[in-house]
Amino acid sequence: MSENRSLRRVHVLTSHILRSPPPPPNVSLTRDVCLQYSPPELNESYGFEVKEMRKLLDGHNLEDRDWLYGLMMQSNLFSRKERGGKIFVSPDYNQTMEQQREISMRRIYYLLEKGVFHGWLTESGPEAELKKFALYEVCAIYDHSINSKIGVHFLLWGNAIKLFGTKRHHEKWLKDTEEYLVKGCFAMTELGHGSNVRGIETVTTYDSSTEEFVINTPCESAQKYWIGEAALNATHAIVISQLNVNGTSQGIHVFIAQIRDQDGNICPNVRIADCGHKIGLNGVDNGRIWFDNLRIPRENLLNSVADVSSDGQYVSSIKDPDQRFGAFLAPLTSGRVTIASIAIYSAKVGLAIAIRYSLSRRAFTVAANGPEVLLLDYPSHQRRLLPLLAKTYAMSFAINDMKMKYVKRTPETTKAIHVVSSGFKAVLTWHNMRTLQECREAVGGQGVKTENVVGHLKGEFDTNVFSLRERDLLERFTSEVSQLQDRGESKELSFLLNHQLSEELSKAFTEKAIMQTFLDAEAKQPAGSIKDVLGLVRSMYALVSLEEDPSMLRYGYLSRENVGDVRREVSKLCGELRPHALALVTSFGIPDAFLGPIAFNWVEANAWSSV
Ligand SMILES: CCCCCCCCCCCCC/C=C/C(=O)SCCNC(=O)CCNC(=O)[C@H](O)C(C)(C)COP(=O)(O)OP(=O)(O)OC[C@H]1O[C@@H](n2cnc3c(N)ncnc32)[C@H](O)[C@@H]1OP(=O)(O)O
Ligand SMILES: Cc1cc2nc3c(=O)[nH]c(=O)nc-3n(C[C@H](O)[C@H](O)[C@H](O)COP(=O)(O)OP(=O)(O)OC[C@H]3O[C@@H](n4cnc5c(N)ncnc54)[C@H](O)[C@@H]3O)c2cc1C
Repeated sequence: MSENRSLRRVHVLTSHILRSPPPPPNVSLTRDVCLQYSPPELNESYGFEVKEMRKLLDGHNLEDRDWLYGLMMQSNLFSRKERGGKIFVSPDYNQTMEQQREISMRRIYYLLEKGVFHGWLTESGPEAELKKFALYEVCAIYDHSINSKIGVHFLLWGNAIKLFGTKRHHEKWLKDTEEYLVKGCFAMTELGHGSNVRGIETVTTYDSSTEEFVINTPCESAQKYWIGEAALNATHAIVISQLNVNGTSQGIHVFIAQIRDQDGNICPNVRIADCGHKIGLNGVDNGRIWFDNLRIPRENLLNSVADVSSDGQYVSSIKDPDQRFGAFLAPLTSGRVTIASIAIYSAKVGLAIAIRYSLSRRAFTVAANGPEVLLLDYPSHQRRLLPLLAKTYAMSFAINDMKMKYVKRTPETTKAIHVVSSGFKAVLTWHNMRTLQECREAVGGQGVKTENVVGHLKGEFDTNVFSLRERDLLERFTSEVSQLQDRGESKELSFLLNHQLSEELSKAFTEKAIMQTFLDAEAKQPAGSIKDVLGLVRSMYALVSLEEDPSMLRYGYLSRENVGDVRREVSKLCGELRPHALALVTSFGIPDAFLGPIAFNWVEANAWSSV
């Protein structure tokens, strides 16, 4: 780059940064005066109505959300602490595993007593399910252990009974589950098989002489493993097992087994061990379960998909074993939609903290005796956070659209919802992990401090060109697979050998779906400041998605020249989004108490007076 050109760039950069809002009149930043905290609200203005934008982002049940935020903020059970003149609520992760497990259960009983879970299983329909999603998302903003525990109890144990059970099961189990008179767990995974559900080894055999099912763990690899709530709390388990009737295996089926009595004693013919300390989610008591020919009544087969008559005849409404297997996996879809949604709320917490902090934290001057510069006035800092903010907006619209489709699902749409929600679960959780990592680093040392939330969240969470790209990758994938099959390879091996193309195709498909929902949400907006800002955010999402995808260059969807243009355009968009950063994160609608002290007066929060 010629010297003139580089000088010009330095000049542009400096003049841009020098536009950084000067410190408020009462604070000088020269060497001889201590730095004072200046809230971002003093220097930043809102270019749109944040309450309206929040309605767009949350999508539904705002009042229910605020009600639950309030319940948590008012109780000492949620580790309330005063820092820098504000109240914050966040779990104390310094507690032992045993303490975290105990306080998590007490928090759940508090929410139960306040009526938070009312209707979660005994009410049906889109409104009831959307309210459940909203309250679930608020729980996840506070702590993933709570949301895992209630997820397992309601979305897995409870949903399995709702989906696979029939009237007798609904009447016997749903209300007791909703009131925690029964504590459920979901025993699908085994030591030897997790992703591959078809391969699980627990076998349940029908004994027509006693009209009972006998559940057995034939070998060590068949022990149920990672089962949330099993180590200490669960009284009953959904057991996913191979079914054997008259010597014929009928594949995966779903049973109810009691594993503890009401006094918490483990039932005969059941063995339970603890999975032990984890890198996160230590409020969840994950356990391991062995069944030693445990006998359960015939009625404990959840028989909406298939049944066994008293004399041992197997009957099923779904003839195709593959489709029957797919039907048994349905509860996982609600989990995938939930996990994808809570990933985006987790990213929102990280970004709200990191962007607010970077609108008050200053570092280095760029002009002699000039003021230190706000972190978010550095183009490099904008580049780190604002593309992630745009992606979080895009994915908010996408997951809200998915939730609407899920609560209005029909037999005809379940397959598509399964496929898209699987893509969303992967892409949105990867986005969250990347966002939390970037946010943790963007706040410097403060990101390592547990009370500032953003660092710890990661450990807790760990578990148009768009259309062209998708269409072309699909054509490439099918052609590569066909060529291998023409050479005599099996379909399965041909797929495996093209795993990279299939991963690129899945990502392209999911990103196109996200882009489309963003465009739909934006199109519904009347002309005005919100529509204008959404246009900027959508452009940032589109361009940064293209820029980050190597297949764009690999397959020639973008030329080298285009790639340079895209990079320059993203940088330009960072500058255009910078003035809206505070309003965009305020629109998340997350109460201050659920963020971290560094999002506010981090000087006072660390003053000697607060020690
Ligand atoms: C998703 C996580 C659940 C969490 C839930 C609760 C939310 C709370 C959040 C916090 C909870 C934390 C606690 C964690 C709990 C757990 O981890 S529970 C256990 C979770 N386990 C899994 O997710 C197992 C993942 N594996 C599978 O789902 C299946 O094995 C598979 C990979 C999808 C199946 O693979 P395969 O054997 O190759 O069969 P396929 O050919 O893919 O499928 C056969 C047909 O069935 C259709 N199908 C599959 N799944 C579904 C579904 N969910 N809904 C509808 N249809 C489905 C599939 O499309 C096939 O049909 P065709 O396409 O017509 O051939
Ligand atoms: C905190 C926690 C709570 C849990 N709660 C429950 C619960 O309540 N109930 C329950 O049943 N389970 C629960 N699980 C288990 C969870 O569902 C499994 O861990 C998950 O399904 C993955 O199975 P796995 O661990 O056996 O990994 P594996 O299936 O062995 O996979 C290991 C790795 O290989 C990859 N992989 C697998 N198959 C393929 C393939 N064909 N091609 C390419 N890559 C592949 C996977 O993506 C993964 O990265 C929990 C797990 C954790 C960590």
